[in-house]
Amino acid sequence: MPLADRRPLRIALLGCGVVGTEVARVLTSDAEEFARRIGAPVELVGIAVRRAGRRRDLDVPEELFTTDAMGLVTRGDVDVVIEVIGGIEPARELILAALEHGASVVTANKALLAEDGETLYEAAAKAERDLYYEAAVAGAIPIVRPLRESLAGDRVTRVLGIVNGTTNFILDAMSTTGAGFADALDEAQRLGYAEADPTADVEGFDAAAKAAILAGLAFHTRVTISDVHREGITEVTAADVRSAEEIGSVVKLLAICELDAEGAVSARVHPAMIPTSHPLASVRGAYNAVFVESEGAGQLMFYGPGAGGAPTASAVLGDVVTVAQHRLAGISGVGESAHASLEIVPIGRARTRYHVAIDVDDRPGVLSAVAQAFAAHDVSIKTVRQEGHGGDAQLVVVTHEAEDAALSATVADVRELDMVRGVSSVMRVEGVS
Ligand SMILES: NC(=O)c1ccc[n+]([C@@H]2O[C@H](COP(=O)([O-])OP(=O)(O)OC[C@H]3O[C@@H](n4cnc5c(N)ncnc54)[C@H](O)[C@@H]3O)[C@@H](O)[C@H]2O)c1
Ligand SMILES: N[C@@H](CCO)C(=O)O
Ligand code: NA
Repeated sequence: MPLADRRPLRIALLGCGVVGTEVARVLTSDAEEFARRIGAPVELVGIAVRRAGRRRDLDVPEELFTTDAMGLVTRGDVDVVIEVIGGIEPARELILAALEHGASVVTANKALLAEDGETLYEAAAKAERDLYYEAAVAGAIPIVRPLRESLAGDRVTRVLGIVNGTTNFILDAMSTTGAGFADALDEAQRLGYAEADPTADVEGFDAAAKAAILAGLAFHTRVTISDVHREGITEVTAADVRSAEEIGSVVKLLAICELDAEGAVSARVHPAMIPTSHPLASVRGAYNAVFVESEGAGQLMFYGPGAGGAPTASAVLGDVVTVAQHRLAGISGVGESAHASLEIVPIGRARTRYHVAIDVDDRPGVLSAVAQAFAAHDVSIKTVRQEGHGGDAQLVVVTHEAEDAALSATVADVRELDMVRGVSSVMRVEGVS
């Protein structure tokens, strides 16, 4: 049967912001190419928006826009719903209604997946429909599908990445141009990288949601955002950036998902110093990169644009093609894989290295008092150096690998020492072998 005579696949788009606008633009301008890739014509049947009548930089018929998102997903003849509204509600109830009414779902919504992926997966399985979300982690970079499908026959042991474009853009600007935090954030917002509420980016919630998704996929275990230790970049100071430079490192916001020695899952997001020789150190601007280590494959690295309208739309549309092909074939693709149900450990049990800057009195005995506090908690010191003199004296300690709880206890004791005026910076050091 000629393509044009086949029943069109009907697509509904929820949300027409930074990502939705690009999705609608490409779907409509490249409709013939999509028809060939999918094997049937595609028809955009509606675009749900919050406010009607707004001028949009988009060449689609005005009658496609509706403020009735629920009406659109429940009309009964929609094959694929693309959710790019973001946030928990109404996105969750719209996705659930879409699945119940027979549509497959493509979403970019990491916040929702990390909060309540379980409910979405269960609804998709019950409806025998697809739930695809490549855009939810690291924008355009294919990382969800490699973990869900390509590496399904391997054992992943560690995922380490820069998964938030906004914070990488800000930290990069702070360290290369000396830009201030607020100006760099304004620019990231203007470029369409930031979340609707940029607190989600700078406080690490967005990266933590992505870490939860990555850990769940990597370790076949349900991981939610509440399982992920989270620290953002708002406390990173120009002094931290300079200290990192002094040890040949840069500051990056990292997401780290790993199996510990007992085979339990640890997932954390925090700023960390990494050596400039490490490949993640050269990830600039809003780019993302994800390292995956697995037993069979060894080390894999995924790199590319992690945010922005067109890159994110690329990931969304890749999923649209796949789920549309599944609809035509009458099948559904991969669902949740959480059978391993591994233990998830708190941050106290994570092991890494630390950079600790301590403001001290420039007096004999201070070095040994500080060293004793570290030794008392079994935290071994790799290097220590003194910066400044007199009232400006600072001891900068870099440790060997230690348990997070032991380091916290050490820092608490160091703060109590007579000759210590304060601990001005504690930052983990990653990517050192
Ligand atoms: N911007 C990026 O770089 C990027 C990258 C990856 C993933 N994402 C994710 O994609 C999703 C969308 O992000 P965005 O940057 O396009 O956000 P955005 O704020 O630009 O767009 C969201 C749109 O949804 C609309 N909306 C809100 N409530 C609605 C409702 N009830 N019905 C219809 N429309 C409604 C808003 O008016 C807005 O236009 C989010 O889940 C986000 O986390 C964004
Ligand atoms: N706000 C997110 C968008 C991509 O998920 C970021 O900056 O990475
Ligand atoms: Na992706």
